[in-house]
Amino acid sequence: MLVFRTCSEMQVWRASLDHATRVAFVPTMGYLHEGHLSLLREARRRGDRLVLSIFVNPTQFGPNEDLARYPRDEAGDLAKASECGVDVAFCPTDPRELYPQGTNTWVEVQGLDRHLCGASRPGHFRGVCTVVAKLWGLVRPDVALFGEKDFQQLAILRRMHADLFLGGEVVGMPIVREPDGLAMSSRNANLSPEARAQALAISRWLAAVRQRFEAGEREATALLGDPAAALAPGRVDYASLVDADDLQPVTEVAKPALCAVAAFFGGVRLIDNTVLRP
Ligand SMILES: Nc1ncnc2c1ncn2[C@@H]1O[C@H](COP(=O)(O)OP(=O)(O)OP(=O)(O)O)[C@@H](O)[C@H]1O
Ligand SMILES: CC(C)(CO)[C@@H](O)C(=O)[O-]
Ligand code: BAL
Repeated sequence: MLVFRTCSEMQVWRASLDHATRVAFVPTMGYLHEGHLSLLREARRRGDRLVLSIFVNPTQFGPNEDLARYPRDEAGDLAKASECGVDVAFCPTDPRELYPQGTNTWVEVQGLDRHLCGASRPGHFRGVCTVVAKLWGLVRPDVALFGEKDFQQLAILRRMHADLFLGGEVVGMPIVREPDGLAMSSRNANLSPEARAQALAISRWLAAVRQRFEAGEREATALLGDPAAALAPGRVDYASLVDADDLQPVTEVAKPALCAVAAFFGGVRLIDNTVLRP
């Protein structure tokens, strides 16, 4: 497995491949878990060469967010990547590789970012789109894989990919969960044992919403119930029902809808979701 630190190493390698070689790409912020590995395994199946990027992208973090305490373990990540058959791990250690001094080019997808994480993390998706557009230009993948845990991110990146004619294909992958239901996330590592136990309220609440839906309920307020009570002592950031395509709030589920939640447990912000399909 090759490990590249610079954009030019990445570009030179990419340019050395012939036209028929299919490149599959999994962008991440590292601290790899089974969710990431499920993307890597599927990517391995879909490409002749597999590229993983590990970059904790500073531009997608707000000033009061957890950039400084985002978990990192590059040695562990590289061992897991190698086991999954990664050919190239692109790990720029210096953020100036992707954001050279004087850079002031930004990519923004408007509309889809109005609610959910877009509303509570201003500028977050501008940072995500910008870094993914840069990575796309460097890696020029035939296929790139993203998880549905970050459902809004996936929807926004699909739109960016189409609108900018980036080429290749975007593939969404199902949420991987711990055996007790907690969605896997690098940030789970920052949970105390007490907060880890309390955070199970998220998947329990989503299961309860789904149960009400399966029993025939279609009205949004009845489906959502009382999220603040259901997630206590976690603090709800948002708990919403939106159209699964345009991500705008719905009052009734008449077509596929996304039930999405973000909540803080012991100061750690976790997200999760489920899609309700009538
Ligand atoms: N549980 C999961 N199941 C499936 N895909 C996942 C899961 N967790 C993360 N991913 C996907 O892995 C990719 C990289 O995500 P990232 O490195 O931010 O990991 P993360 O665990 O989501 O971290 P965070 O703590 O920031 O939420 C994204 O496409 C993300 O949607
Ligand atoms: C897509 C991504 C790698 C961009 O930094 C990040 O937002 C993530 O890991 O989901
Ligand atoms: N998985 C999304 C990255 C973030 O929360 O910044």
